[in-house]
Formats: sequence, structure tokens, C-alpha cells
Amino acid sequence: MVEKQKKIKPGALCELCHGRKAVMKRPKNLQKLCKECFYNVFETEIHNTIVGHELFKKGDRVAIGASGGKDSTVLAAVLKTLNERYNYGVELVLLSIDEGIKGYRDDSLATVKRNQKQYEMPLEIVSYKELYDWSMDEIVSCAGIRSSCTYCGVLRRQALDRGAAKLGIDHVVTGHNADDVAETVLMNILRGDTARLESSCSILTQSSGSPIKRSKPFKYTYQKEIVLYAHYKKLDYFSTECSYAPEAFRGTARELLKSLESIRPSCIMDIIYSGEHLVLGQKKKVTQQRKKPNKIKNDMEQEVRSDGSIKIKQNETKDGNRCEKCGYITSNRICKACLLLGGLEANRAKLDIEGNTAVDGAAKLTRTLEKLAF
Ligand SMILES: Nc1ncnc2c1ncn2[C@@H]1O[C@H](COP(=O)(O)OP(=O)(O)OP(=O)(O)O)[C@@H](O)[C@H]1O
Repeated sequence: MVEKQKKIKPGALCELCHGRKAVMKRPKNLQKLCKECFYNVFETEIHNTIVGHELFKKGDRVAIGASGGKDSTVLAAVLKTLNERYNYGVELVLLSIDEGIKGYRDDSLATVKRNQKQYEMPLEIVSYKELYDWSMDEIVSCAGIRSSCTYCGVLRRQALDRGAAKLGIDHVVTGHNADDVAETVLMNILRGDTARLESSCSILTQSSGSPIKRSKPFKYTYQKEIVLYAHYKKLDYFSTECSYAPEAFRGTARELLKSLESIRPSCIMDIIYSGEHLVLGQKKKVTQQRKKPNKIKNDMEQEVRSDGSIKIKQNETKDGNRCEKCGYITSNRICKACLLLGGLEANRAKLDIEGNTAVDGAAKLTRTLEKLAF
């Protein structure tokens, strides 16, 4: 939904070109702009992010994680424009994951199929059902709605990697924007989750052992500006929320961020800046009360620096370690997806035997996984 723009005095001129009429106040800094100058600053800032962080190199095959929503649709449109304008020399493809959510993902995939034609990009669709033998609808009916985001997040990340590997892709980009990043920083601060806090601002990441990079070219792009860009350019996107409620605590952090932004628009960038510059002190001996109960070693994302080197965290297993069950790259014996699916299978068996709707096994496993830093 496009939020109502604050009124601009009739006849006010664009503060950048001083020639055309201003039609909008830029959400990021309240600058009054005409449409053309808005397109220009919006696209140029994303280009500067891509170049400044050396996200791509010539010849890269880049998959755009395409959900049909506003962020990934704008990402596809902007990357196509920039690739042509600045001659990045990358090959762009659309990669969609069908989580199996009736009445939601099937409709949004129809949008992606139209985008495929509009942007003339190849499209690959990978489904949870074919990869894991479980659709999200089945997972929710077995494990309940409360943990749906945990399951979906783990499975989607792996599905994107697997889809990319199938296509010989070097790099997956997603439409995570500045609001998403600031929200994650806030959430991790509020939870005292310093392990996740450290990596929440990384623009370029890579799972340990995986050759596929992941990045967020919209890291500094405001959600409101993405919506305005899609609106002015009349882009074809799907705007319905997922049928399974967003993670409750993220929703709270989102509301908090919105209130802060309405008083001080720069707070989104300021939170990201703080997150990027936070230096965590050496961990003090963890008190019994704060000690996290997980014994399973974390399968952390690694930050990739702009020179291509990888920030190695302590106690990591060697690259190339494979899950004993599915063969997917992991730093644990069993990957997170198999752990979750194992819990579901046990629960399904229990349901079959008992014929009741107890969800103890899966719910317990989910709680354990929620405490892990992914
Ligand atoms: N089913 C999917 N298939 C491929 N990529 C996905 C899928 N779901 C999410 N993504 C990627 O992850 C990003 C963040 O997803 P999230 O679920 O937070 O949705 P969002 O913020 O509403 O984004 P969008 O507007 O693109 O749907 C998306 O922009 C997209 O790049």
C-alpha cells in the first residue's frame, strides 16, 4: 500500500533539478522531488551500494529471490536497469520458492511468471514439497502456526541455495531492505541475542562451505521508497501478506520502528549505522540465568568482506562438511532443515499412532531451534 504523501505546496519546484514540479517528499530525508529525480537518486543509491561493496563481478550468474512481492519485483526491475546502464555484465535469473501455501504463494507465483515475461529473465521454481516432501500448509497443520516463520525461514534459505546450485548460480540477491535490517538489529538488541546481532548488518554472506554468495542490494533502501518506486513505475507486484502471521516479536519491532521513523526518518539509517559499528566486548562468563540451553553447534552465516575474504568465526568445522541425512552443506552433523523435518516426521508418526493433535515433539524442537543463531 502506498502511504499518503505529506502535502507539498502547489507549484513547489524539485529541490534537485530546480526545473520540474515537485510531486513527492522523499521518505528518507524529506527532500521535495519530481518523479524523474526520484527515480534517479533511488537507482543511483542502489548502484553505489552494489559498486561500493563490490557485490558483483563480470560474468556472475545472479539469481534474484523472486517472491512476487514489492521488494523482489522492484529489485528485478532495478537490477535489469542498472545492469544495462552500467554494463555490470551479470546474467540475471529469477528464482522462486514455492513453499506450498494455498491462496498465497500460488497467487504470488502467478505474478512472478508475468514478471519473467516483463523482464525477459529465465525463471526457476523450486518447491518445498519436491525438496522436503512437506509443504508449509502440511507443516503448519502438524506443528502449529506459532513456529511457521522459523520453519519457513530455515527451509527457504536452503531451498534458495539448492535452487541456485541447480542453476549453476554464483550469487543470490534478495529484496531485504533497510527497514528489514533495522528491524532485525532492534529485535536482536531487545532479545539480547548478540550472536545474531553481529551478523544482522552484513550485506554479503555465505553459508560455511557453500560456494553461493547471498546479498541484499536494498540494505540502505527505505521500504516506503520501494513502494513509491513500484507505484510510480506501475510495476506488477503482489501485495497480500502471508496467510501465516508474521513472527510476533518481529511485528512488535516493526511497529516500534515505524513510530520512531515517524518522529525521525533518519532513524532507520541510524540504527543500521549503529549495528554496523557495534563492537561486541569479549563475552563475560555467562551466568546460569542467561545461559542459552542449546548444545547444538550453530550453523552460522559468514560475512564476506569486500575483498572477498571471509570472516571466520571460532569453533567452526571445516568447509565442505555435509549433512549425514541429505548431503547439504552444513557445519553440523545434521543440517537445520533435516533437524526440523526429523521433528516433524516424529510428530507425524506420533499423530498416526495416537490419532490426536499433540504437537509436543515438533514444538519442542522448534523452541530449541529458535534459540540457535542462524
Ligand atoms: N518464496 C520466495 N521465493 C524466492 N525468494 C523469496 C521468497 N520469499 C522471500 N524471498 C526473498 O526474500 C526477501 C525477503 O522476504 P520477506 O518474506 O521478508 O518478504 P517481503 O519483505 O514482503 O519481500 P517481497 O516484497 O519481495 O515479498 C524477498 O524480497 C525475496 O527476495
